[in-house]
Amino acid sequence: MSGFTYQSGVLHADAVPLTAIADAVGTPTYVYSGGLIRETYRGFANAFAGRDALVCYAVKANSNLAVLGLLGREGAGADCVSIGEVKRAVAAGIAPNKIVFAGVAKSATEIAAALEIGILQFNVESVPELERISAIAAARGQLAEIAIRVNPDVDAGTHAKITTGKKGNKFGIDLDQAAGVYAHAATLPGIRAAAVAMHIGSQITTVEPFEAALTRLVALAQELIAAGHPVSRIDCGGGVGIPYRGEAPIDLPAYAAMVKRVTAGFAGTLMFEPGRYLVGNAGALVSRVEYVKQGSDRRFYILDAGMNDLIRPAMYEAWHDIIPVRQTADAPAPVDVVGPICESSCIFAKDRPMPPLVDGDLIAILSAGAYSAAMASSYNTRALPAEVLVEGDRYAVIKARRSLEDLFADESPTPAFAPLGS
Ligand SMILES: Cc1ncc(COP(=O)(O)O)c(C=O)c1O
Ligand SMILES: N[C@@H](CCCC[NH3+])C(=O)O
Repeated sequence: MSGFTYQSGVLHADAVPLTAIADAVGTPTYVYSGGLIRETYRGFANAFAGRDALVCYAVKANSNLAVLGLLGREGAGADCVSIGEVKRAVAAGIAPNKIVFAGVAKSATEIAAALEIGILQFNVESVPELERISAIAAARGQLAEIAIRVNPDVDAGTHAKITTGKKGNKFGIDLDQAAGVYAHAATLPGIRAAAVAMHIGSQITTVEPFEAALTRLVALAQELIAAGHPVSRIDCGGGVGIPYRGEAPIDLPAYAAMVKRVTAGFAGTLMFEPGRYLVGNAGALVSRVEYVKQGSDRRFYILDAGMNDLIRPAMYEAWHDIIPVRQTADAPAPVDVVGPICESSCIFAKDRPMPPLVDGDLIAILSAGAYSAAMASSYNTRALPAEVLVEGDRYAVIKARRSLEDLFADESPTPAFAPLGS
């Protein structure tokens, strides 16, 4: 069985009890179900069977090399937003010709390095970026394949902090300017406009916004092809949402059917950039209750995990289910589940019905496979959380907990100042 389930009263990832991982690795620790990641990837990829499709996993969601390696061996490419992510994808064994490089601020150094690596495509977000890629590619005697990331002006109906496809967002090039930018691209050396791209936001739970945006993108692609541009790929972006709170997940077959229908008149390659969908439900943050504190009007479960380990609740008021590792039938009562960081926003849940727990008990914060470890920091000089990948009844530590001294090993109380120009 893959994913997180109670077996004999103890929460397991696949066939490994989380108690065993906590004892061996300590807490807080992220645990990922290899079985569920694989199953979810196969479900997504198979939904487009019969079409030429390339699934480029959005590395930002969870960039651990072991996760990238697993997905790469399943056939995934990578959607990257920095040269660091491109290098991670390559280090994990993902072929450069399956790597897409997006992001609004690609530096000249990053562009040159990506050309050197030989990635598939740059997703271009502005005219000056297009011209910079052209100049660098031409100087290197290379042809850079590009997509213009189009902003289709569609409301994705998601959290304001994670919507990207509405006019006024910093992302992409407005749809009404896109044809002109492709015409400009055709005049530039070192550029081949091989694709069109979009990405309208994250955690989208209905098919409609995707359909509205993709319809506009496909119309643009057809207009460009008619005008003689060599467009042979449509990048549909990522953004497919997951359940966090027992909600009905997005209907993947309906999403895939919509994509196939809207792109029926297009014979080229379809590309996708799912991040959260592939890994989100396959991770949990395992933490220990340090203290149970009874205030005058509320009870606190104070965890050893903080907002530095998992920032989504503090940043987006995101809901994550929190459950005890040892199953209990005791009646739940409302508590605040909080972490150690000296910020009032270091809180995972407020007035959440939770079973009675005592100091030392283990809990699991669910749906923490995406944008969780990847967004962790060492704020308050705390070690980054460890990460563990489970495969069946085995597990591997895929990121070790470092010593606290490592956090400041490259700092000094007495810095060596250098004179200007040295
Ligand atoms: C360009 C691009 N592609 C793909 C993604 C992945 O999004 P998600 O994890 O929601 O699938 C993002 C993040 O929102 C993105 O900015
Ligand atoms: N970090 C966000 C998603 C942003 C997606 C990246 N463009 C989250 O945790 O939900």
